[in-house]
Amino acid sequence: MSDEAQLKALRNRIDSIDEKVLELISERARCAQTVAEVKQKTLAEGEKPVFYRPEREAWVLKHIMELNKGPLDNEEVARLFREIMSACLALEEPLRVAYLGPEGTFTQAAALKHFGHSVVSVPMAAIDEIFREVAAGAVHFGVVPVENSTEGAINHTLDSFLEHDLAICGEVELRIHHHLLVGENTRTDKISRVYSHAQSLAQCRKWLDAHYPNVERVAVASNAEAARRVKGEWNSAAIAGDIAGELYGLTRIAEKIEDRPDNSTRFLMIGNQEVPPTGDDKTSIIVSMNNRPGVLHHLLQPFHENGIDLTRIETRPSRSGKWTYVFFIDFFGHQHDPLIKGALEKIREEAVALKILGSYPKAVL
Ligand SMILES: C=C(O[C@@H]1C=C(C(=O)O)C=C[C@H]1O)C(=O)O
Repeated sequence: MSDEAQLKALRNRIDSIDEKVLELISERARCAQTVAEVKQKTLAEGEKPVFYRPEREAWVLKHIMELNKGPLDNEEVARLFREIMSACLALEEPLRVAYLGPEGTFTQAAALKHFGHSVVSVPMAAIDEIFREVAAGAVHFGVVPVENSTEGAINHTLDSFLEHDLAICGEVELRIHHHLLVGENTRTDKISRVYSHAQSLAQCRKWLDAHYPNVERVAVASNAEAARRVKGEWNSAAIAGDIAGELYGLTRIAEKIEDRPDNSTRFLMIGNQEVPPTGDDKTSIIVSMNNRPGVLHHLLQPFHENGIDLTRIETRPSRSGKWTYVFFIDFFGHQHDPLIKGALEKIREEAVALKILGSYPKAVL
């Protein structure tokens, strides 16, 4: 067979596979529609249906990854199924998700990575507004950054958890790559100012010291805002990621300028929904303790005794009294696991206050 003929035959085969894939995706979508009808039917008086099931979605993705035999790698396959589920869920109920805007931020990228592209993503100007929007019921979920591997905690997010009673229902991690971006009118030899979010400026501090030591660093509300400003100025550059750069038509003059190559940010999904256990979960709590000797030891003892793995502990001054502290603690396990329940009861006895922010599936993607 000639190469030409072989290509033609392969393309015919791909066409017929695509037809089958389409048929199966449509069948799957019809199943999701029926699931929605069943969910509606089984409701008690005044009860609202819960369409989005994070524990089920985590299971579906993990199941697919276990079955996958290649040649596509697990992450690629999971990403495709992530989008199929997102589209199926949108047939049941289109989700509205608030994120830290404007369009093009890493938080928007995190929202789409977690929920897929079939959600309606709604930009907010500040982290606190995301919490308020979710609490008011104007959106189903919110996405907020919580910690960066280079710069540590995002304090605005931690403080907002103190003020609002929302439940964490998921987490997602994103590798953060920053670039130095300029507009078409920028005189690259005359750059006297660099715009970016304070976190990003900090994540690229050493690179800036080495390459642009005398350039003024201006912190703005977001990386996307930095990219937007640069467009109209001839002597400034922005530090931002791919999406913001593309959105504002900027060019990269230096790539991946973050000081640490593993720079990543963890984001949390916040809502009003408690998530049942999946067997591979994390729990986040806030504990406030009086500042007496050995306080941290008392706090951590029940975790140690029960062999619970802590993944993070963060301290913030409490808003309610001078020298009282609140601890943000994340650990593996679900609040309904007997072991975790026991440990939380012990902590409750020792603490001034204990607030469980939620148990949620460990990030799959
Ligand atoms: C179909 C369901 O509803 C939603 C859609 C899912 C899917 O497409 O697989 C999974 C969980 C839910 O978010 C379900 O609850 O099973």
